[in-house]
Amino acid sequence: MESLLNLPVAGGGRIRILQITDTHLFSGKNETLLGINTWESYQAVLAAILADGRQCDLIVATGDLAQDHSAEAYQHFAEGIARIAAPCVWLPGNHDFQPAMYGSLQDAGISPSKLVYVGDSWQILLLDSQVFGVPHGELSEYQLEWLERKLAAAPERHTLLLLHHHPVPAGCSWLDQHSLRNAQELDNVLVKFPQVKTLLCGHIHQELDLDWNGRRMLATPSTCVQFKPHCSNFTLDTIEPGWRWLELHDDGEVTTEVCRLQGAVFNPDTASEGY
Ligand SMILES: Nc1ncnc2c1ncn2[C@@H]1O[C@@H]2COP(=O)(O)O[C@H]2[C@H]1O
Repeated sequence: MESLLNLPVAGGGRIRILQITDTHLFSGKNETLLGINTWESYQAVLAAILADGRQCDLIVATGDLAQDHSAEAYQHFAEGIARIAAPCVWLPGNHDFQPAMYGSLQDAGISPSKLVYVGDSWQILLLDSQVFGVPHGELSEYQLEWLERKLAAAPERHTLLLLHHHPVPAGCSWLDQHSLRNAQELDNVLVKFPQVKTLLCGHIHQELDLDWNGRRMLATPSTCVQFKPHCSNFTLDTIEPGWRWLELHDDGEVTTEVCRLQGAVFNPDTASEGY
């Protein structure tokens, strides 16, 4: 049976969601990606979120949680996210190893649900755009059919759609070759369902808020390494790691804000030419 997460809405009629993405954790907590210790930057992000003290109803983790396919990396992710008292749902990115991801997160009590009903007026759908072994994304026929079924089954619900890969060019040609390759097929489904007005991605390690055929496509900084916007070749940014808050309102409106760590604590190796 498919697992459905039912999230009640408390007084006030709005739901506050925290997006954490692209943690790129390793089995060893001392390991680094492009000069940044990804466990430490993840911990710093979580500490800043806790210090901020905002209400959090749901955490969404939008892929590339591990860099090295290890079960330990996912256990580290779970250990960190347990610091925040809210349920968490996740989807895979191109770097993830789903057998270890599914098993370790499930063992840690993190729901594998890809369908979240939020009160009576919203749903959140989480897609798998991973093509194992390559950086670009694609939605399988199964994913597209599943999406269409879920949208048809709840036409009255505003829908927030989550996937790792960006369906619209981000403006960095080196990254746009790794985008969602069959975005047109996704568009062919979504055009029938006007209740999908917002898509939320990871993957591109930068903040974006773009129009995609009348929908809003949001992307969010990684908790570790940042990519510099509008570059044709691989370029790291020295801007700090970040996360995103979203508020889903009863009338279908989404308000959102990206936050970042303060102070230049995590300095990437800007001379590096890729990974
Ligand atoms: N120099 C590079 N040129 C093009 N792609 C790269 C380069 N370095 C890394 N990548 C890939 O681009 C991807 C973008 O984000 P990911 O973390 O998914 O993983 C990255 C790599 O698979």
